[in-house]
Amino acid sequence: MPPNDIREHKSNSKPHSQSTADLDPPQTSASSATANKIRYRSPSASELLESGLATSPTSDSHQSLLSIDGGKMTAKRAIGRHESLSDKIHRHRGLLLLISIPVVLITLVILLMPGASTSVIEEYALKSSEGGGSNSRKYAVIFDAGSSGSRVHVYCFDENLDLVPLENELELFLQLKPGLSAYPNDPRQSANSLVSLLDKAEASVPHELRPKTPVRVGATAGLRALGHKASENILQAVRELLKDRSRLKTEANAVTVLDGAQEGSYQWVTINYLLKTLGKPYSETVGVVDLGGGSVQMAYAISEEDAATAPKPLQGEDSYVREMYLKGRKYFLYVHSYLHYGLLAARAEILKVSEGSNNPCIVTGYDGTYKYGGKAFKAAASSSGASLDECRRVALNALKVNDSVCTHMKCTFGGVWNGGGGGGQKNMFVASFFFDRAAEAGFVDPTQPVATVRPADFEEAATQACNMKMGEGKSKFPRVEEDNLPYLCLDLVYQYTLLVDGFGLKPSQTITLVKKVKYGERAVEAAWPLGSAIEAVSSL
Ligand SMILES: O=c1[nH]cnc2c1ncn2[C@@H]1O[C@H](COP(=O)(O)OP(=O)(O)O)[C@@H](O)[C@H]1O
Ligand SMILES: [Ca+2]
Repeated sequence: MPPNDIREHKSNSKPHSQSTADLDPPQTSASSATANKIRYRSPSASELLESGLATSPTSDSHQSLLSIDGGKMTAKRAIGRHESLSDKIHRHRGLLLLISIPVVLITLVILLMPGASTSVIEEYALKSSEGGGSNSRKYAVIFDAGSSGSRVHVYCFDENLDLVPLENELELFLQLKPGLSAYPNDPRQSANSLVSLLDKAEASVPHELRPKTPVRVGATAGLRALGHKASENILQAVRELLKDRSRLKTEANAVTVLDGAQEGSYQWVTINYLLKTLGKPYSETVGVVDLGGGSVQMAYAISEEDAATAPKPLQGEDSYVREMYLKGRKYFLYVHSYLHYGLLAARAEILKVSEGSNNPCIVTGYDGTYKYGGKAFKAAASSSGASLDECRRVALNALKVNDSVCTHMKCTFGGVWNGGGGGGQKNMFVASFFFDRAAEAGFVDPTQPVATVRPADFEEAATQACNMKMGEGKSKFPRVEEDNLPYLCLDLVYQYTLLVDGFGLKPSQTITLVKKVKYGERAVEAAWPLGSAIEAVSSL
């Protein structure tokens, strides 16, 4: 856990009775500047305003404009007459003043005109913040080292911790494939795969702010599954890369494997921050599901009473409830991450059930091999073809839905507590592969940031996908990527099964599939790095 994970407290030691003794008390009358913001242990806005860094940029720029103008005029007149420079200036001081005033006025108008000189105004805002003005800008650079790819997000916040645009967007977002875990035996090459992202991210942060701008690298399921030694070697190489190549600020523990619960809680903060539901009662916040390649997370706020009855986590697992203060309110966040149940990992789990023989989830006519995590799995259709019902049975088996470990509580799957439901789970924002596969299957518009669907829509699309033959794939599902085609029945059945049998949603419940969330006029990626960035800048 990052050291400045300040408003979040795992309850590992006392999972049954969530002690609040070690928590900061809710701040009821903190300085008015921070009263309505996300709260931090070290209020920071004033600290960012370091004194003496810059003089007023307004007076600077006007001075320099005047002196350039004056210099030119003086030089021209000196050619024609034999009097001293100061005499001439003195004699024509009226004329000089007359010329200077419109020049200054025109310059001011240009500077203040909206649109035409946005970059100048942005620059001004940045400089004045350094001088101690009210426009404190804080940047954060967050790498999402996901199992299937690496991404970088650069965010810029104002002093209220609202996102402000960098250029035209509210974040710089870049991604590439494959992820760090694709180089298990070559840490240097693995780290170097981030170079292009790092260079572009750093270039988007103003020069003078780079040493103050935190950079974090959070690795998720790919490195989690790689094992401690191999992943630590890769992370060490990334730390060295940052040290050698970047001027950004690396806090201790800036480069880590995120634990799944941390990833899930950042995702919850991201979505609720963008929806502006932070600070509202827990039942008005939304819950999140994030289906990655390697792991899947669910997080939603629960009541204090439910938090108090949270069961002990399974051995080796994180506690189920995290306590967080956000915008003056204390939340009890139920969060759990399931390693090996991200979409790409789940394919392997489902193929393992059929152990080297045909599998009813594979699209009719396909006979191949599925590679995941350095292993190969037979992926061959039954001679009778794919079958929705049989695939459902295999998926339920892979998910261990009726696991006997679940005795004294309501479970999702694999013996994991379901959190008890409640108002915080009423509205679910479901991200990553849920959105992507729904778009490929054709029941969601990929150009829109969100879509309202029901779990039943996944089942309906699965019925089509499980009934088709490989040869029909392109015409029936024109948006499906070729590599995904043999697995379309499997993916959609798994997604339906995960939502309904795993997470206990009703097939008819409306859920929001989310790629981006609108924030003012613009939209921001619905991904955990924003939650991490908010935490990072909160402790500045
Ligand atoms: O920032 C993002 N923007 C859009 N999609 C994302 C982002 N992060 C992850 N995804 C989606 O999640 C999928 C796989 O997740 P990832 O590679 O992060 O696996 P993991 O979370 O299990 O490590 C990607 O293919 C992509 O669809
Ligand atoms: Ca992810």
